[in-house]
Amino acid sequence: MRTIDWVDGGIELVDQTRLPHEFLRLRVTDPDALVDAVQRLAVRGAPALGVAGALGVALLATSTDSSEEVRSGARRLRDARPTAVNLSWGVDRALRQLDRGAQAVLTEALAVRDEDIAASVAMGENGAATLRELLPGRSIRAMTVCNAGGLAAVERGTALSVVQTLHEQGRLGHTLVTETRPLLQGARLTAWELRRMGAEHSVIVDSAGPFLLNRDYADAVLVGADRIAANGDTANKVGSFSLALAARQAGVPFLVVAPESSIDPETPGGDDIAVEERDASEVVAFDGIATAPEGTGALNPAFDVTPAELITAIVTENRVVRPGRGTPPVGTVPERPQDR
Ligand SMILES: CSC[C@@H](O)[C@@H](O)C(=O)COP(=O)(O)O
Repeated sequence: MRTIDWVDGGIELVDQTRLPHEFLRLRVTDPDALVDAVQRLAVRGAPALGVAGALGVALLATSTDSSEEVRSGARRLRDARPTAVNLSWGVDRALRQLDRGAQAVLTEALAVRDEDIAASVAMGENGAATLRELLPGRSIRAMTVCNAGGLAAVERGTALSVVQTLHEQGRLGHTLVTETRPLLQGARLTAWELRRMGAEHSVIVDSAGPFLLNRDYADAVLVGADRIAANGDTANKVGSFSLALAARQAGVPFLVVAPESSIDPETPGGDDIAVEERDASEVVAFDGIATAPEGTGALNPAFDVTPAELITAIVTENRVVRPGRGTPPVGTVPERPQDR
């Protein structure tokens, strides 16, 4: 299953707002409809946003001859969500080909898609190997945050690709899935993916995570990333930081699994990362039903930032960085495809 793809001159994506009740594909041929799909999380997850950004520029370039129109549409798409660096990375990578024509833009966007598929496989292997080294000789019980699976990428995903690889290797124990308030990406999407995989799992409320780590219910916490600063501080779905603190207290490894495209060498540290603030209605209501007295305000940061010193390893498709353990800093990015 591909979460997002280019089909017959348009973008097709799985509408993630409808899962787990309904598996529906959306066809997007209007660039502004793509911006809307990104903002209401019909397509979401950092790697999928990178591919959406690149394919969105291809959609623009193949639908108009005006490079000014392409550039202004690309700006709207780039700004649709602020935290996942992959979105602007994907947009910019495709846009750099504009002077060579629409076909060159599309070819680059398809390369972004194909590299994402390959990166997910490699992250799964690198993450599973890292865990086998950290936790030799036993099956591994993972705890996850949000959805970092195939639905957050083109296929397989990041942190959940590690879970899938362990499962395929017969090394996966019971997985605990934090439900991930307020939009329940864990309960709705990760549980859906684990069920399709045939992997044993239970959903837990977010606030039970730290306690269950301390009671030895999991051997590793595996999370994705929306933006990794040059010093290794990592923005991911809100709730990741509290699990990292608890994992440190419990002596449980905390792994960040993300493609190189999630690393932002231009952002020095976590304090410099823009964290998306979403609408209060997501917190004080669910599915249109109020969960707090009318007029109640809410703070709704979509992400938090985990300091590098709480991260056991950052696993990408190319390397495993161990902050504070003598590996080069994560911001020293090896050559990336767009630099070639
Ligand atoms: C492989 S995805 C990594 C992150 O993008 C994921 O954990 C996450 O925080 C997604 O947030 P979302 O708001 O659902 O786009």
